[in-house]
Amino acid sequence: MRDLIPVDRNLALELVRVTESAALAASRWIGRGDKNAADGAAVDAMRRAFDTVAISGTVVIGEGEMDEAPMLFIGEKIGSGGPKVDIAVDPLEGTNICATGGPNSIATLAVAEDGGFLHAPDIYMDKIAVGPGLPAGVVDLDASVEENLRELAKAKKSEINDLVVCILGRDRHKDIIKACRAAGARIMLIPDGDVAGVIAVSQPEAGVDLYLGSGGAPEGVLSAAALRCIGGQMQGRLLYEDDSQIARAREMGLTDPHRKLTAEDMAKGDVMFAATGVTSGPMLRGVRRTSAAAYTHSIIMRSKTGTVRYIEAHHNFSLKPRAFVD
Ligand SMILES: O=P(O)(O)OC[C@H]1O[C@](O)(COP(=O)(O)O)[C@@H](O)[C@@H]1O
Repeated sequence: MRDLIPVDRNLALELVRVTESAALAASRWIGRGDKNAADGAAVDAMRRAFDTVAISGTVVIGEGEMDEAPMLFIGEKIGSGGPKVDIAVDPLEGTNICATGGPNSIATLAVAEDGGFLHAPDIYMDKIAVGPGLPAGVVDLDASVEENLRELAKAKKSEINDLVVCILGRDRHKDIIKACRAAGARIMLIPDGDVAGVIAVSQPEAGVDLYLGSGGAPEGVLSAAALRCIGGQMQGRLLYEDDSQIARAREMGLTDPHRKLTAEDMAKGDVMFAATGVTSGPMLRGVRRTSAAAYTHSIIMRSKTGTVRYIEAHHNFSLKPRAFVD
């Protein structure tokens, strides 16, 4: 496999600087009840931070189509020049969580070789994910909830009632919630933020064995990129509300829009994933601010090497003008 780019070590730090910038900007809005302001601040900061990253990036997963998003729209070219890469961004994943001061909102992005990411429209995707070290195909999007829980329990040499299933708390999930409980599994309902929810299956300290349910397709691609790096299995299938969405998916290059997609189908080749905590969760601590400094906690990982790095940064306002960290 060819290198993503020859200066990948520098790129890792540069990517963290980008997610830190978005998280710092969003952090000023934590708990203030204005999710649009929080999101806008994160988008603006992330877009500015990308200006100095030595890549020729194309936004594949972004803030929306060109006519609906002023910045980080699908197809936008970003970076100061360098290797051609695909970019997936979610400057503030969990806008509501941030606005209400809840757990697990993050600023996140992923980078792949040119053509590495699925071009997914901004629609829903059905998702299933488990952590590393399990037989391939142990769970399947097309199997019933009961069957998946039975096979997973067998593979983990545990009982179904030892298993915890993470699900977005939505009415549309009432049947899978009921089926999990009927089978004896325990459920962790999350209010928002299924990128962190999916990644939780690969983090023993999060205590999640299985992720189930539908959420955003762009978030699905970012989650797939993360699992490609940290290990685990994921499947997704795009969910369409009407024929125009199917037509849009075809236009974006999906020859079979109803296909079940693996993590590799969504994030191919050498992939890097970065995130900075905005509010705290099992993976990352949120931004902490004082009048003199801010503290951020980030993760950067790469599929080719499997290296997972956590980076804690202290941003000193007296040496680094607040303008650069706001
Ligand atoms: O709220 P919905 O419509 O169920 O959508 C689910 C999606 O919304 C989120 O919970 C939060 O998305 P935002 O950060 O855009 O608000 C995602 O993590 C998830 O994929």
